[in-house]
Amino acid sequence: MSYDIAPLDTALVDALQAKVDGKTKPLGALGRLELLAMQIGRIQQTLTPSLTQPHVLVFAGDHGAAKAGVSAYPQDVTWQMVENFLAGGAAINVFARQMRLGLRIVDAGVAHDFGPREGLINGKIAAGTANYIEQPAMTPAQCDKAIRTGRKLAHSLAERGCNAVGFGEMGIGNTASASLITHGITGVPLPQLVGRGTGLDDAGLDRKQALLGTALARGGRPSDPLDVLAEYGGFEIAMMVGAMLGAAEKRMVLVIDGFIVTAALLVAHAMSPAVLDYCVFAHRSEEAGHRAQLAHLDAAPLYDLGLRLGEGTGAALAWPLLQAAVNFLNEMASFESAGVSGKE
Ligand SMILES: Cc1cc2ncn([C@H]3O[C@H](COP(=O)(O)O)[C@@H](O)[C@H]3O)c2cc1C
Ligand SMILES: O=C(O)c1cccnc1
Repeated sequence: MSYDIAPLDTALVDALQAKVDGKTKPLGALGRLELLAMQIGRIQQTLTPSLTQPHVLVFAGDHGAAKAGVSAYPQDVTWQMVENFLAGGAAINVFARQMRLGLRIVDAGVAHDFGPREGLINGKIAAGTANYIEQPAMTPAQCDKAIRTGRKLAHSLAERGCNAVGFGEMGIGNTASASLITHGITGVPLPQLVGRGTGLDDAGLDRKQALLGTALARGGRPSDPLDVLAEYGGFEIAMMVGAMLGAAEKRMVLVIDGFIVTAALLVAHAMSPAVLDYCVFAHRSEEAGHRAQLAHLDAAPLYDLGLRLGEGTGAALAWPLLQAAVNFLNEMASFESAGVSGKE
């Protein structure tokens, strides 16, 4: 399958730069916000960008490897947290309410029968992946279906007027999956990419390292990004890959959260490099390995609050900065309009 993602062209760069430089401030004084305003202007191909119907998508899925002991928490926490999202009680609910962001929860493959539920998008591929320590996590057909479902979801959000989307995830054991994927895509030695996730102690971290070493010895490092994804992925990660590609096709602004979301982006980027032009990196996660991912993508996150939660919380917290970037570009007076003297 091919993706119709246009790399950002340079048509408006000079005009956007002139508009930014004409605002009543010393040249460059709004720092990263200036780059953000220019990026959003280029994505939307306008000097007057706007952010409409912003959403956070939270993709949930279970991992066969969770039962082997790669997380500090039991697998049931995945479906229990989905219930918490639906009831409005999780961190992402709080932040999405605060920032007035739409929130959609997607069951990409949780090992639980939720039945038809208000507010839950049913994209279930299967009741959790297979255990990649013993066999590939998913079949190529499942991987393909997850990507297609994600892509469609992003397209339908765009059709409803949303032009900015934050990515989040929930899946016990998914930092382990993200480590294997990150190794598969970047080639950075696996031990450097394995972290404490939800808070493993030293013994737990040693166990996780050993289990993932066994998985890698079995599955190896496939050269095709889709094979890496099918070998080690979660359904929530595969569905995010599709949603990212679909969102970039629709020229949406993609707000990237932490370690697991960035693992999905590594795959999307390997498939279609232009997706990166549409991404804003919200924060640097505490999870070991996020730095290596950001370095591979040559990405500079907006902030570092020591977050290691996921759910799209980091993406939601970046929202006021995106809005500020657009607002200053649209609303600030220029030296000319305000009658302020320029630089001598
Ligand atoms: C109560 C709870 C809420 C969460 N919300 C996100 N995560 C985060 O932790 C998980 C990844 O860490 P690991 O790979 O160590 O399992 C993911 O579900 C991620 O979204 C949570 C984890 C827990 C326990
Ligand atoms: O960086 C993240 O997104 C993260 C880190 C630890 C646990 N869950 C998510």
